[in-house]
Amino acid sequence: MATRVRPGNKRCAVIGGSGFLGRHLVEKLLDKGYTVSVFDIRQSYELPGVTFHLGDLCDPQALAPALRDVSLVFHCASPAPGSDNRALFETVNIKGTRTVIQACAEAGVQKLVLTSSASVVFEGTDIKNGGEDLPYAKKPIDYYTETKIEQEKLVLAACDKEKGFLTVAIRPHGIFGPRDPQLVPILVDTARRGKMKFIIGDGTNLVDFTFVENVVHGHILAAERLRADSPICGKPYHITNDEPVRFWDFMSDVLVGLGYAAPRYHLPYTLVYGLALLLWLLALILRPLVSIKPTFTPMRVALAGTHHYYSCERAKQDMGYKPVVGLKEGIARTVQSYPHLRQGA
Ligand SMILES: NC(=O)C1=CN([C@@H]2O[C@H](COP(=O)(O)OP(=O)(O)OC[C@H]3O[C@@H](n4cnc5c(N)ncnc54)[C@H](OP(=O)(O)O)[C@@H]3O)[C@@H](O)[C@H]2O)C=CC1
Ligand SMILES: CC(C)CCC[C@@H](C)[C@H]1CC[C@H]2C3=C(CC[C@]12C)[C@@]1(C)CCC(=O)C[C@@H]1CC3
Repeated sequence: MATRVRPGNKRCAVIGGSGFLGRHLVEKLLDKGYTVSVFDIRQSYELPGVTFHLGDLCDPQALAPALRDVSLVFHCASPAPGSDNRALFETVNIKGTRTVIQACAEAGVQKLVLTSSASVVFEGTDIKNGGEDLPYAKKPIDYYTETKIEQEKLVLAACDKEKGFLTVAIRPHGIFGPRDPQLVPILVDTARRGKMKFIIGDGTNLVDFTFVENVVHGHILAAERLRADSPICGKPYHITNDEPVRFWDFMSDVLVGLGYAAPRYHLPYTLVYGLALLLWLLALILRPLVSIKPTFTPMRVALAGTHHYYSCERAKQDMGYKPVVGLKEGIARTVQSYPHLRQGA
């Protein structure tokens, strides 16, 4: 076990710092005077004040140099949620997170902030203003969610005030913003292929979409409030925009902002879900022969057709959280940041 790094030093590490959320987090940490060590499987940018360490987080030897002299670690690496590679999710999110915890202990790290997901309590049915006391999903909707649950449990259980190792989990939902590689690009791709004409269900279901800077704000607040006498030790926190919105209004605002038509025709939820399930099964059976990548997976249909929004009351109370960018402004800034995805570009 290494000696503890001086508490409060402004050196931190961001595991997954090359990704969408990770890079926004790194930029804000630099603004706030931190020096940052990024650990990621790839390097996607260069910035003064940032040192990159490339490697797989499942490899303790590769991780160790990135955690040297660091008192605070953010862990926001994960395989892309859209993948259906169960073995990869298990290796990276479960086994890899054990490795991260062990490597933190060996490096004398004092605080670990995990990016979890509000989806850890989602089973594909309505959640309205769900609090952190909801049980973990017994039937998670996919391997991503299944392994995010185990990952969160591991990190929260590792919180040990006696040993001076404090942990907290941030549960964002539907992160969007400039450079997001999935939500807007998938939406635009679907629109360009003429498949964004339909609304699944009656279109009134409310969902949380969270602007990336609010997610970053929640992470940094949690890190700075994480002390042995704080109520946040070993707990999960929902971080949202605190403005649930109709799923289909959000999609329409983004699409219309980029010059595409908003979806108009309604399809019954159960019909679309059933078809998505059939297609998923077919893709599974035919996988040895041909690779089929359906746009409307059961997971996406469940996310698009149910209410699922979460209370961030606990984050407000325990860490003084308040969103820093409203939904309307977040959408405007996001739309503006994708000139290459505009209709006709
Ligand atoms: N986006 C969203 O709406 C939400 C995301 N989250 C969570 O937020 C976190 C960040 O998500 P987001 O920024 O969107 O994801 P990204 O895919 O943009 O970022 C994740 C980064 O981790 C890297 N990575 C993956 N596997 C490994 C590995 N084995 N070792 C080292 N690095 C690795 C990725 O590399 P590569 O790209 O090459 O795989 C990528 O650079 C994740 O934990 C995700 O579960 C939670 C709720 C909602
Ligand atoms: C084709 C359309 C019906 C849907 C297009 C948009 C979707 C790609 C996104 C809408 C909600 C998003 C979402 C996530 C990924 C992108 C969406 C499905 C997550 C699964 C990302 C990881 C999480 O932890 C939870 C997110 C929930 C919302």
